[in-house]
Amino acid sequence: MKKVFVAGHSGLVGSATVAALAGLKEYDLITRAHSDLDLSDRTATRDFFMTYRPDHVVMCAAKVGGILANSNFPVEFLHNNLAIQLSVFDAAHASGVDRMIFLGSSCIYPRDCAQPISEDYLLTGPLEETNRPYALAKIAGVEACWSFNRQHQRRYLALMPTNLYGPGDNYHPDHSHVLPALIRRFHEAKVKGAPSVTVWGSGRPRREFMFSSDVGDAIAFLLGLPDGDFDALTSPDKAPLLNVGVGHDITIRELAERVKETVGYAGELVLDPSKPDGTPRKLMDVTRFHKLGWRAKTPLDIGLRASYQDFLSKYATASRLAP
Ligand SMILES: NC(=O)C1=CN([C@@H]2O[C@H](COP(=O)(O)OP(=O)(O)OC[C@H]3O[C@@H](n4cnc5c(N)ncnc54)[C@H](OP(=O)(O)O)[C@@H]3O)[C@@H](O)[C@H]2O)C=CC1
Ligand SMILES: C[C@H]1O[C@H](OP(=O)(O)OP(=O)(O)OC[C@H]2O[C@@H](n3cnc4c(=O)[nH]c(N)nc43)[C@H](O)[C@@H]2O)[C@@H](O)[C@@H](O)C1=O
Repeated sequence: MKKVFVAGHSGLVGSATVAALAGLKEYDLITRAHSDLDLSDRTATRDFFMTYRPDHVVMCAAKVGGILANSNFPVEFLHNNLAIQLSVFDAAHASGVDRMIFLGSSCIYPRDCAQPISEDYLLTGPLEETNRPYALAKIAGVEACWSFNRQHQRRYLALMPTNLYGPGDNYHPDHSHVLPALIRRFHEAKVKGAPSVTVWGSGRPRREFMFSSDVGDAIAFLLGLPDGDFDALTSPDKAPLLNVGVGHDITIRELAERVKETVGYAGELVLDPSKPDGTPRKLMDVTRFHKLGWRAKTPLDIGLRASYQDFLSKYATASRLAP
């Protein structure tokens, strides 16, 4: 039985990973709450790894947020992510972790690169400025995986998901990602009988949305690959980079219409062009993952309905909804 440490298990991706792995007899899951172990504390993290000696790590712990949080708190998005990564990579190597799946993000790729975005486009152009600090921290994580593979024959894989959503999402009105933000805004407008709902930006940017259980499933699939296949993904001669997504995207305006319909809101939709659009488009090229024999399966309408139900259950208890 392999011991798997899921770092950041309480978050959107971490909880989906735990759900995907929990039923599998091959794994013994290890988790720690942020309040019990700050993964940016290098000494405490090393002690933890040396004590529990995980075989595998799924690295979902990070400072995460939407376009406005990234714009307003660049220091935290750069610093916290670099600190957590330095600490976890160091401890994982010191304690002999065999496989790591490090979660990055589609924003590591150049702002204006060709679509769909292939893994080969990394570092081929300038980054989007609203999330450059976060993207640079994540690029450092990709480089860390590659460096450990080259210098120490580790098998550390950097998985780059597209925009994610699902149960346990962050529904903060300003700091969350677009999909949970719109669920909350349309719901509150419906309850208050407000005549309109504001959607940030021009509505023209395109985004690809993947349901969190699909990324959990993808991680379980990767951890379960035979050694030869995992070795091929992490061989020292190339960046150990793998995109994961659904393979199609929609505009933010189309997303807003879909959320409006899911929530059952009858009013108008108003665009606020004073808010940033961010990257015009980031559709992942998922050919490499598909060739491994895995595909995402949750359609957006199913995922949206599940997310709205999750929001309603959280809304009733007001957890994760401040302010
Ligand atoms: N959400 C998305 O759309 C996307 C996410 N990703 C990537 O997936 C990964 C997970 O994201 P997601 O699940 O959405 O993020 P969440 O914010 O939902 O979860 C982050 C997790 O990390 C924990 N954490 C944060 N800082 C620390 C720390 N210093 N020590 C210990 N634990 C810490 C949090 O605990 P607590 O809440 O208690 O602080 C939480 O469990 C990230 O690497 C992110 O970049 C990639 C693409 C898209
Ligand atoms: C996952 C990804 O997430 C971030 O990048 P992003 O894709 O730009 O994410 P976003 O979900 O915040 O916005 C997507 C689009 O949607 C528009 N939009 C409309 N109305 C709202 C709204 O109410 N809230 C938000 N947040 N956006 C809105 C918004 O103006 C933008 O055009 C980075 O953290 C990045 O680093 C990262 O990894």
